[in-house]
Amino acid sequence: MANRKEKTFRFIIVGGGIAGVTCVEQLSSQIPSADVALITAGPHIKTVTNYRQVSKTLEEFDVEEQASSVLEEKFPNLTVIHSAVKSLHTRSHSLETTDGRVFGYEKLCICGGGRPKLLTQENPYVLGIRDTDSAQELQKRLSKAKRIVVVGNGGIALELVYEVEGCEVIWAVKDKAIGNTFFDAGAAQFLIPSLEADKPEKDTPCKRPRYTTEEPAPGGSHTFTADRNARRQGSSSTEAGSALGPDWHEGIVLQGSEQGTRRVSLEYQCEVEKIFTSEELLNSPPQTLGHENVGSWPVYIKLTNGKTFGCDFVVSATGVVPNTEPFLHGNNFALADDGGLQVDDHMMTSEPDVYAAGDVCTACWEHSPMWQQMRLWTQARQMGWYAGRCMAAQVLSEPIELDFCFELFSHITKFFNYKVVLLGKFNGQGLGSDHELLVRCTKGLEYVKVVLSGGRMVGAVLIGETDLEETFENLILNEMDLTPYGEELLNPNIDIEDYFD
Ligand SMILES: Cc1cc2nc3c(=O)[nH]c(=O)nc-3n(C[C@H](O)[C@H](O)[C@H](O)COP(=O)(O)OP(=O)(O)OC[C@H]3O[C@@H](n4cnc5c(N)ncnc54)[C@H](O)[C@@H]3O)c2cc1C
Ligand SMILES: NC(=O)C1=CN([C@@H]2O[C@H](COP(=O)(O)OP(=O)(O)OC[C@H]3O[C@@H](n4cnc5c(N)ncnc54)[C@H](O)[C@@H]3O)[C@@H](O)[C@H]2O)C=CC1
Repeated sequence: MANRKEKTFRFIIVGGGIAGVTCVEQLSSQIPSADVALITAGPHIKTVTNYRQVSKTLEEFDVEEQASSVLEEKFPNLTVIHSAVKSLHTRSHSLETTDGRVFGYEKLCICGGGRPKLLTQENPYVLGIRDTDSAQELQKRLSKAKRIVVVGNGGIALELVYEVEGCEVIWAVKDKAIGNTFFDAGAAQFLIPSLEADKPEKDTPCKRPRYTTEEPAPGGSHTFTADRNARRQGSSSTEAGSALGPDWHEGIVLQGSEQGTRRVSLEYQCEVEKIFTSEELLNSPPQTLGHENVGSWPVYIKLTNGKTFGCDFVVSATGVVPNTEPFLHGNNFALADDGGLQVDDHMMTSEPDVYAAGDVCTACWEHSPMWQQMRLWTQARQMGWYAGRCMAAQVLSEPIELDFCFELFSHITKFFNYKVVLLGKFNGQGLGSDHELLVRCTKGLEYVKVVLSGGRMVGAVLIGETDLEETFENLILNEMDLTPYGEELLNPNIDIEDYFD
């Protein structure tokens, strides 16, 4: 490294997202006298606001983009450096930023987040969504669009297809049902009618102890239309500079070039075979054209079910990859299969004095049987907070144990305007055939699924205002044998809270 160290900090945190900022806050509160630097590529930082502990492990909060000065005012020993880290030299405990400055550290925490794992990097008609800029780009392009194709079946796709208005949406999913990263075919079937017109239905609860679902035929497709004006009261407004948060789509107008109705066509069990420009399509064999008019769209997408769709652009909602590149060269980090920096139960990477938290890392300690990593706000906050505590504990020579939040996976979110709570092994992850499901479903109102293994509750999916999250969380944590209760567990006529008091 040619440049001299400008300054050595006791702690450097890289990344001004939820993980990095929470880590800074934790460290600065625990050791107020320590010199802390936050190095972040973006002009703003993300902070947690309106934090609410819903139950032992469930938490809800908003995410706001703020000026970094807010954090510096709160913590006088904090220096925020707005620059990107270009390289890291773990042996000399130093890093270099893109503006040529070099900083030393005693302890470092990498919270560089992730970036969209795009179908292709080169095509200007393929968009990913990550931050405020990419969300605004989507809004701009959408305002002129008549048809878009959304590829992917996780959080972003679920939110997008529900929110987009005035533009035809072709939604291509590789699976047999929608939302595969969050729930199964039963829950998907419960949610699907929300893509159609809103018809309030008040069915009596129907218990379905064994669960059956209708699956679409391979390569099958469905079209759903809905009049969003009937569903929504008032319309969303654009707030300049609003942050991407759990309700990121509420701050932007996801309106296509046409007015009124929403139309989503689902293409099941297919992947992307090829993405063409109109010129490339002109030169390709005629059978790939299908029913599309050559030249009428800027981009064409051929799916593995043989269908080709022209569209204004493609949204690649196909997951994230950890942002590790600037940190790897010349160092010896152990990487996980998903590309994340491996961290142990003290959030330490394989390099001395280097910690990591949030989307950039992969939790490689032996997990509690009820916990798994998912790249979410909640886990970014929990990991950042715990990494800060671990760094402080090491400096202060204090013992520290893995935090309780890693005992049970829990997530609260909203899909298709329903509250969704996921607990533990909500999809029977890793349980093979060694589990049983109990399901209660009231169309349009609630969907409750419980995963039982050896008579004990190990996971749950709660959609709608079920009010069951705390009781189920307790049942999972207590590992109570529920065999005597059998299917009564989900009997809607029993107040389950009283039952277990
Ligand atoms: C559209 C969208 C909606 C989402 N909705 C939800 C939701 O509803 N609920 C939920 O739980 N999760 C949601 N998530 C997931 C959630 O956003 C992430 O899990 C979380 O933001 C990860 O936080 P992080 O701090 O690890 O990373 P990030 O928020 O990505 O922050 C990384 C930071 O590192 C900085 N950085 C990167 N590289 C460098 C470098 N070389 N040098 C310096 N700085 C660098 C970046 O500028 C940024 O400030 C959503 C994600 C997206 C994209
Ligand atoms: N409400 C919430 O909790 C939300 C959470 N998020 C989080 O934000 C991050 C990014 O979201 P997503 O991009 O939706 O990621 P994701 O991980 O949730 O889903 C990715 C989806 O893309 C599919 N996929 C991957 N490669 C593909 C390919 N080549 N072709 C077709 N499909 C492919 C996967 O099967 C999966 O369905 C995730 O960590 C997600 O958990 C995002 C939005 C909402």
